[in-house]
Amino acid sequence: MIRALYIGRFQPYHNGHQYVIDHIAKEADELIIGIGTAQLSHEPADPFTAGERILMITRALQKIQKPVYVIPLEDINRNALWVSHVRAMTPPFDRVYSGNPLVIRLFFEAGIRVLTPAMYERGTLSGTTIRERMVCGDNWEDLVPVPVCQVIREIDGVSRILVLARDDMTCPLDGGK
Ligand SMILES: Nc1ncnc2c1ncn2[C@@H]1O[C@H](COP(=O)(O)OP(=O)(O)OP(=O)(O)O)[C@@H](O)[C@H]1O
Ligand SMILES: NC(=O)c1ccc[n+]([C@@H]2O[C@H](COP(=O)(O)O)[C@@H](O)[C@H]2O)c1
Repeated sequence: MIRALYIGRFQPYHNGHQYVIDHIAKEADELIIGIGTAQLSHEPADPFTAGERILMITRALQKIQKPVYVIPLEDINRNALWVSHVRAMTPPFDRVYSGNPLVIRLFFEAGIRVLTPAMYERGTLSGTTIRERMVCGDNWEDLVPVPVCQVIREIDGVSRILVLARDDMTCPLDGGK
């Protein structure tokens, strides 16, 4: 029995993540999805709450016929303790999937097997690109699973991102103009 952990910020969950999870689902019997940086929301690079990301992922993974546990993980300010923190918050797991060099290093040093799936259409499939497209009014809907698009509509997520981007560009020295 293999229980696999996949960690990401999922801001938002997109088709690249879906591609990786479809791959993991072929190799593992149970999946744990760790929602990283769970404490942040309403920031330009982290616009969605942990709860909203849980909704996106849970709905997008409804067709997966295996147990899936979606767990929010807050950051802690000590990398050396982070793996223990993750372990305390998740069901036991046998392996980790990640493309993040720090995550790979920390789990490797803890003696946990880490696999790095190939990037899929990374030119367009990144959270950063999708958030930028939302700000610019370009098509982003095709880059995320349909249920994710529905969640972002339900929570009026694009309006939130537009306001956050506008506030981010506002210079405090010019009186907010
Ligand atoms: N297009 C993709 N194909 C395969 N794996 C991906 C892709 N995009 C991200 N990943 C992987 O998914 C995991 C979670 O990534 P993350 O949630 O940071 O997405 P991201 O698209 O890189 O987001 P951002 O641009 O906001 O940093 C990481 O291990 C990352 O390497
Ligand atoms: N010290 C810590 O809290 C710590 C260390 C390594 C990774 N993380 C988190 O793990 C997640 C990794 O996800 P990404 O691969 O999407 O960057 C991020 O949310 C990151 O903040 C946290």
